[in-house]
Amino acid sequence: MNIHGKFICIYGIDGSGKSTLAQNISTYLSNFNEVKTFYSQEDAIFTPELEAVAKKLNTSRRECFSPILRGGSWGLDLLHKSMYHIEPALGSGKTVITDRYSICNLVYPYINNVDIGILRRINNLLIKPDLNVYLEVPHEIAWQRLKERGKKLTPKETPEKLQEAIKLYDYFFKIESISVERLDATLSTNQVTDMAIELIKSRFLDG
Ligand SMILES: Nc1ncnc2c1ncn2[C@@H]1O[C@H](COP(=O)(O)OP(=O)(O)O)[C@@H](O)[C@H]1O
Ligand SMILES: Cc1cn([C@H]2C[C@H](O)[C@@H](COP(=O)(O)OP(=O)(O)O)O2)c(=O)[nH]c1=O
Repeated sequence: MNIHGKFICIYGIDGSGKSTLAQNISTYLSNFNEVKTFYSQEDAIFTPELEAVAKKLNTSRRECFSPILRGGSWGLDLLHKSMYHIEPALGSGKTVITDRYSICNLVYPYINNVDIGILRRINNLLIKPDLNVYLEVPHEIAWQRLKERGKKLTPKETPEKLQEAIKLYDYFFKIESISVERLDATLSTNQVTDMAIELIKSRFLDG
């Protein structure tokens, strides 16, 4: 399946299976294409700098910096990634997959009561995806998976915040007029991967 130069974004709440799906479709598409997969905060420069300052002060980024500054640093990191990593990769014919993209940088700051005006402007500067995939999963299932995953939980990884994030993804896809393909992410990883591959085929190869 040759889909050179196409840009696919995967969205969903924490525990929905974004990074798992990104990895699986990347493995599949690598049989036919040169694929570059960007995971959230990979190649980031601004947020790690806040992290470094917080560390010097013997505290954490969340305690040290306000939500507006943390949200802004995520926005700038995404713009940096889009300009200096994603665009060149697409330009050289690679297929690009990202775990999270523009809408995430509205959903999470919004949860923290941040004014998202500047973040929406930053999002307008990002290169547009060819396909947006949203992994639909009830918050109870995502929460169960996060507990079983065994990684340290972040403040937004609670049943209440997951539930809020589901509503906000719907809201922001709508108000930003982003068309998104929804997959039932309660199914097994293999089934979700197969559905995503079928979606990619139907979007880029048929007709
Ligand atoms: N379809 C699925 N069914 C069951 N478990 C899954 C599925 N997809 C992912 N998982 C598991 O759930 C956890 C969260 O998945 P992950 O890909 O890290 O989610 P996200 O990147 O959206 O936070 C991981 O332990 C992963 O192995
Ligand atoms: C996860 C995420 C957070 N943020 C912002 C929202 C908050 O202001 C700040 C920290 O959010 P937080 O929920 O603490 O996420 P994490 O611990 O994973 O960094 O980062 C985004 O802008 N986009 C994202 O995809």
